[in-house]
Amino acid sequence: MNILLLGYGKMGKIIAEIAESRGHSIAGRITIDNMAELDSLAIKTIDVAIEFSQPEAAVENISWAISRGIPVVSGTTGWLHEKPVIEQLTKEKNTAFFYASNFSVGVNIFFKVNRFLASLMKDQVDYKISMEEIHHTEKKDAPSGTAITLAEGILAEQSRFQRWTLDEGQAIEADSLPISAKRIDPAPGTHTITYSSDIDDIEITHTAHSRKGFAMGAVLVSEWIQDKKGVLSMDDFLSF
Ligand SMILES: NC(=O)C1=CN([C@@H]2O[C@H](COP(=O)(O)OP(=O)(O)OC[C@H]3O[C@@H](n4cnc5c(N)ncnc54)[C@H](OP(=O)(O)O)[C@@H]3O)[C@@H](O)[C@H]2O)C=CC1
Ligand SMILES: O=C(O)C1=N[C@H](C(=O)O)C[C@H](O)C1
Repeated sequence: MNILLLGYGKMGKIIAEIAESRGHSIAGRITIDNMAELDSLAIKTIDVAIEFSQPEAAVENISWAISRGIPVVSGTTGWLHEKPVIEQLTKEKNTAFFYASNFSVGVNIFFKVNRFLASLMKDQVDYKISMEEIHHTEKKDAPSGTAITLAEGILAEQSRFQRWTLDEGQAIEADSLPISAKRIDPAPGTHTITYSSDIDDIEITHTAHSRKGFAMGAVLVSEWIQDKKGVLSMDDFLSF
């Protein structure tokens, strides 16, 4: 595959390494400083754009590629309120758009474990539920996209919650799931859900040891998406 990297920071660099080690070529490495290079690319030679940039840049980057018929694999977090626009554009252009808040296989298994635990704990009202995510200090958004996906899994199973709230030390209403976000270097990403009662605690944690799982997932998905059209997710890729 010939891969266009939209965003070439911490993730883009590891993705390039893994992609090249699997025999793929890199059509372009786009950062905020060299966006003009997009104008000189041979669009027809690009098989996929992998987009890991920044919340405020994601929609423009993804729209640029989708409107040229280039399939996009995106992992940028913090922009999802605008996802319907991209989904509509994907249909209009008859191409493919794949989004995941987390591309690691381990986290996607953890998503399932989280939802199963939330369903088991449905009637256990003596347990207080909370979430904590820890990431490196360069992370721009809070809570993490992964934490939001985990929260959505809990909200789907626990009728006591109407929404989640970022815990910044304020009082949080009983119908809101509190999420605390800590920024500590060099944490690539740790997520913990705690059910706590006077009698005992139940805690599940996923700890990423590096960014390799995220980057490998994005490359594998890019290979898989080559013969696909439409809006796709990790559930489609992993056949969960
Ligand atoms: N879904 C997943 O599995 C994962 C998702 N992420 C998410 O991916 C995103 C990127 O993470 P990370 O690589 O760590 O971040 P970095 O800050 O290291 O890199 C971001 C890159 O995007 C570039 N950029 C900024 N604005 C634009 C723009 N307008 N167009 C093109 N490129 C731009 C930056 O350019 P410059 O260098 O010039 O500033 C930089 O190269 C984040 O949203 C993060 O939350 C991260 C890990 C896993
Ligand atoms: O910014 C990061 O680093 C990460 N972002 C994603 C998120 O917001 O969930 C995935 C991973 O946790 C690393």
